[in-house]
Amino acid sequence: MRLTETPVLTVRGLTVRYGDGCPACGTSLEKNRCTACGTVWALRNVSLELFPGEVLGIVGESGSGKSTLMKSLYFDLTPTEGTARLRDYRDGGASIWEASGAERRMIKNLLMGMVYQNPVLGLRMDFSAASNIAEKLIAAENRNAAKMTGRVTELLDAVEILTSRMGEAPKNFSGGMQQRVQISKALANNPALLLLDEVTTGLDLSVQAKVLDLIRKIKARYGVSILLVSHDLAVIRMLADRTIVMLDGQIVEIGLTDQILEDPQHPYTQQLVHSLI
Ligand SMILES: Nc1ncnc2c1ncn2[C@@H]1O[C@H](COP(=O)(O)OP(=O)(O)OP(=O)(O)O)[C@@H](O)[C@H]1O
Repeated sequence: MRLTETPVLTVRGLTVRYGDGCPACGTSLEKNRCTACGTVWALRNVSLELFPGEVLGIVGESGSGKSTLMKSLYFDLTPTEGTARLRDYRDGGASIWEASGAERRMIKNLLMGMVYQNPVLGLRMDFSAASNIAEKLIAAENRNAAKMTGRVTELLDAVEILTSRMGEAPKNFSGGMQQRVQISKALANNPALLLLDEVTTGLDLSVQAKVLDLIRKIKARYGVSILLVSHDLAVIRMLADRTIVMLDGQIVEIGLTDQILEDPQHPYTQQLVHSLI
């Protein structure tokens, strides 16, 4: 992790609101919902930086806004306010949310990769594992079949899937294998940023441990920066250099993961940490 370098990702003032809002919203929120007008503030004024080679964990209970953050970054929803700058998009000079449709496709194909909790969202289940990865390579203008086969083989090897199975469809794979294919697809074009949204949730504990171990190896091998969302502090503890704690759409604590675990400041973080012991 290199905290002195230019961040790979800088988010400022990200707000996602469902509803029109009202003058009372500032004082009448019950959790993230305004009792006066019913508007839900899924994210409120969220700012963060992700540095080169860093794993930044985002932890919080259900409804705290974690998925909304990931969806906003991957253009799955349009934020109400805020900016997100990627170091590699227009040299950090413009927010990705101002990008055109073609630029957004380029950003998703070349600059970031996404791994969803539900592999159905990230994979074509009926296509072969190899085709899933090749689709990403083709989207990045690769045309040379031999080179693409080489890259597919390298990626499947990196996620420890036997290349003898690359012709099989992910629907025939176990949950852990599907996540591995998703990870290899997300890495296809060497993005600087990987978004991991609850990637081990729902997997058996032993499979979870293997996927987490794989993510650690991937980070070491490719030097990719990772934004890792999980409701499970144990997962965050295993992987994240720094951690952001979210509650009701807001950041309530941010710091080095070790520090947060040893000396949590916010009552909610204290509760989370104590539940780990
Ligand atoms: N379309 C919508 N309309 C209204 N409220 C919404 C909508 N989508 C999400 N929300 C609300 O936004 C808040 C944040 O949801 P989000 O899915 O980001 O939380 P989360 O932390 O990812 O939770 P989980 O771990 O359960 O997925 C929640 O209160 C949710 O009910």
